[in-house]
Amino acid sequence: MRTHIISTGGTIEGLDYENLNQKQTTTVAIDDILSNARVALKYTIEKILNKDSRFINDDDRELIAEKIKSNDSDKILLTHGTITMVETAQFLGRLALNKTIVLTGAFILGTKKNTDAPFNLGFALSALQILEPGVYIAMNGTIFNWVNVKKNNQNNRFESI
Ligand SMILES: NC(=O)C[C@H](N)C(=O)O
Repeated sequence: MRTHIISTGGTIEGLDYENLNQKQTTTVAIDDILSNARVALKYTIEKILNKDSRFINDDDRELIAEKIKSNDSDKILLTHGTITMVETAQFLGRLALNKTIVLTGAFILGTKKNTDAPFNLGFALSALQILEPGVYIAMNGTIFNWVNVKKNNQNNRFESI
């Protein structure tokens, strides 16, 4: 089954914000990160938003849900900023869409050499191939279920609760 990737912005795409103001405009496409990493998996990709996740609101989450529902793939990778990733996972989890949906992002700008973006994308894509339907966050080399995940803003880690 083909994987469908939906991208929404965030640090993974190189959006650099400080105090809610954008610092620069150099970004990177998820597609380019994946082709640099020699990913051979069959996927389609659509970029639907270009936002730091602090600006993602429930209208955006409705849009994300619509895009997931209307796509014929049952395997969805959603790239998203980390700050409100848990909120979006919870929003999607409550909709019980009966697809496997994995959210990932990055802590270090996707435009930087030392970014965690390729690792997180590869990890999330692999997880997506084997997980049961549901909503998950794949970050810090760990898979979290939407029902019991929180983000620890002190150390930039996702944790189970
Ligand atoms: N690491 C991140 O993705 C933080 C980011 N600024 C966001 O969109 O939430």
